[in-house]
Amino acid sequence: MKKLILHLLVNQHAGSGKGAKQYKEVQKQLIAKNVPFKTYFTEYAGHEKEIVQELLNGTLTPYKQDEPFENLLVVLGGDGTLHEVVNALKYEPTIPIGYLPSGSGNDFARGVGISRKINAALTHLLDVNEPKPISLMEAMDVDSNDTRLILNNVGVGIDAKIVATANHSKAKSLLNQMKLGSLSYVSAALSSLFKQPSFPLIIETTAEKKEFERAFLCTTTNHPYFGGGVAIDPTASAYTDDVHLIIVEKIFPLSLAWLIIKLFFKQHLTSPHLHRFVDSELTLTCPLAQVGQADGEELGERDFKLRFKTTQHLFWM
Ligand SMILES: Nc1ncnc2c1ncn2[C@@H]1O[C@H](COP(=O)(O)OP(=O)(O)OP(=O)(O)O)[C@@H](O)[C@H]1O
Repeated sequence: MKKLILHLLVNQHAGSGKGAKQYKEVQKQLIAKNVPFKTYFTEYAGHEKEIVQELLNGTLTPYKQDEPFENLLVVLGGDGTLHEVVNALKYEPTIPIGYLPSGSGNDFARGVGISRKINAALTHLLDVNEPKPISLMEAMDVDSNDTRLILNNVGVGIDAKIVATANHSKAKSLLNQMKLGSLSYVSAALSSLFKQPSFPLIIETTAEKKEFERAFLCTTTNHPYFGGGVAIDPTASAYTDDVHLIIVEKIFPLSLAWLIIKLFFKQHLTSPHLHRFVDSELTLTCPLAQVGQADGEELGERDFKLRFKTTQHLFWM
């Protein structure tokens, strides 16, 4: 059994303060269990990258099975904090990451099967003896060649509008405090749903090219969940190399309401208004300005040409 030395990167603000509370519990458990650890609190958005870069100066090293000690980076925060860390380690896929989910949506934890109960997640993390490869999506902006790793999904259209509405909603923080964080996305969805216009889209897979005149939702994912637990593609898996793309066309409000009901019962994939592409590589082009989101971070309103594939990173799970 490897001896772990934990390097906890903690966003105390994640989940509107849930991060701070859960860190206290983790600290208590680690002291009780005699596990050595060091804590690095993020002080501002983007601080994750600086912390990781400092730890790359000798502390964090690629995984080696025979080493008796593991200096393990453990992220305690929401999907946004983990997104920053994963991207800071983009060129170090064999440096394992441990994760203790403390956000409001926690879609990545749901998607890969990490417990959202802090004590269960910590107990499991301490029991693991070797890391597992997880497939993450890699999104490339074709015009600039910029790439970033994606934990959850990239969306253009309604889901990006919902993210923007939820991020700017005063209710999000209140709902988080009431442990009803997922509801902030539901209330944002209800207020955005009928405002979103249709837009044109071109999808290219390795086998075909398809054009849509009236797209409404366009989400790329490689695990089932978005928006705090909604299984947008129940067949997607972070344990395969496939990228899944779901497109829903703009339809009448009653048909949309029926599709949403089906979505909650995971029966939506058979809808004639929904199109699904699964491939190892996919390109989406949205020639007219639309709102976009990547892992809940707003990409602004612009045209998009994005190419997706997957790449693996080791996780301590
Ligand atoms: N000390 C800090 N102050 C402000 N923002 C921070 C701080 N530390 C990290 N951040 C940023 O806050 C953003 C949101 O964090 P995170 O996603 O972890 O929490 P959340 O939004 O509550 O959770 P979820 O994404 O599950 O809803 C991230 O972009 C992260 O970089």
